[in-house]
Amino acid sequence: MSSKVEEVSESKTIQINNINPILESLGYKLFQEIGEGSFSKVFLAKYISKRRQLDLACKMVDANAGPNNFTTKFLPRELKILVQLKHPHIIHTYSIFKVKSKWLIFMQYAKNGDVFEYMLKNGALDEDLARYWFRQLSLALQYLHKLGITHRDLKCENALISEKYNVKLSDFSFARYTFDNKGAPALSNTFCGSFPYISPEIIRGRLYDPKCADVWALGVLLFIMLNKSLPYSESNMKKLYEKQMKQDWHFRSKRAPLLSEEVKYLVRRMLTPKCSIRLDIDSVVSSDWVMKDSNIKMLAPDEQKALDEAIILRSDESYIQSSTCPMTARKKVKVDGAQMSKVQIFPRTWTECSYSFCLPSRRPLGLPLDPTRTTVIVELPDTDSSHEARQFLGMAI
Ligand SMILES: Nc1ncnc2c1ncn2[C@@H]1O[C@H](COP(=O)(O)OP(=O)(O)OP(=O)(O)O)[C@@H](O)[C@H]1O
Repeated sequence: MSSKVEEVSESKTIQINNINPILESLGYKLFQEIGEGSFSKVFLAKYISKRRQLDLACKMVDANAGPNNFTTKFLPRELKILVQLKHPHIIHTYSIFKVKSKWLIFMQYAKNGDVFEYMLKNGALDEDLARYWFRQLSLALQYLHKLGITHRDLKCENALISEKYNVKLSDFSFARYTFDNKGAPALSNTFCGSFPYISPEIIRGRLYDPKCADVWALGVLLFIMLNKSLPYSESNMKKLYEKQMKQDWHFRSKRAPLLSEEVKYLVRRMLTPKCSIRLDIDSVVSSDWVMKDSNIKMLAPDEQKALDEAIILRSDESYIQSSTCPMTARKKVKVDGAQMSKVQIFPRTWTECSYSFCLPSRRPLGLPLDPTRTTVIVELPDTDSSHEARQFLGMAI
């Protein structure tokens, strides 16, 4: 993945040349494509203001491109969850815009690819690096579970590597809440995830606890980091299930003598077929192997803050309500007497939502959209004229 900023080539400009003028009036600009998902394209992007310049990644999702349940279920959930997340080991979402049918998700740019690519170049990880990255992913997952959110697609490709070689969890396209509209636990029945990481309870096809399935996937991820191979290479679902149930897997013979007993034990306990005796994420985080490095025994202040915030938020009634309110809800807000109904904004709770727009107005254009602030979702006017966009935002903010 190249980190050099290039103007987009002729062929790539087709879909972004209509959007760039609108974005530029807000300080954002799209550059070359750096990745592609099932229904998305990811571009290198920049945010430029008088105060700062940031390299970003922009995931462009066409709401009309996917199947019906993608547009009505998975995408709205992903957007709602993205704006709620704030954790040092999760790719941060700065701003989300909607232009016509396209959603533009501006997020932190991971300069050094993902863990899968890293292993292709560098081989299996030594235990110290594996522990360092695994701990970061585990803390990210612990934070999600405390918020009542499950990721459901943990894999090496979704563990992105930042400029400073820290790992950040990304891709929340399968994520969902683990509670219902009364805050009570809710199980899953969707068959989702990536094949090698799928747990036996998902294969079984009944209701399953998605948090428990996340721990399984994280166990597979740890196995892969240590071995550069899969615990199960079966492509037949029935055989895979049988092997999973018998715990029929082995560390690679070349790697096994190099690995500590603590890490072998941890992998075994995460790949335990029975959910009720599989470790939960709290036990993973405090496992002997993770705790072995005295430098990272304690949570750093930003890790602790995120965890504390998640616990407080999960107990907040308005958080539960905002997570279940429909995505199409529009909040009408008045700024200096001007009614704005075109703005959709989904920060952590509705309370914050009204707060951020009830700040004294006549703030410089773009301030509520500044990526250093709470993520906002703004639906831009259906136009490709930057003048009209500016006029709209000038009126709105
Ligand atoms: N924040 C980011 N920084 C750098 N590269 C990224 C970032 N987010 C995504 N990418 C790149 O873009 C690719 C596509 O990402 P995206 O999350 O859209 O889909 P995916 O996970 O590959 O697929 P799917 O849509 O099937 O889940 C990734 O594989 C990655 O290489």
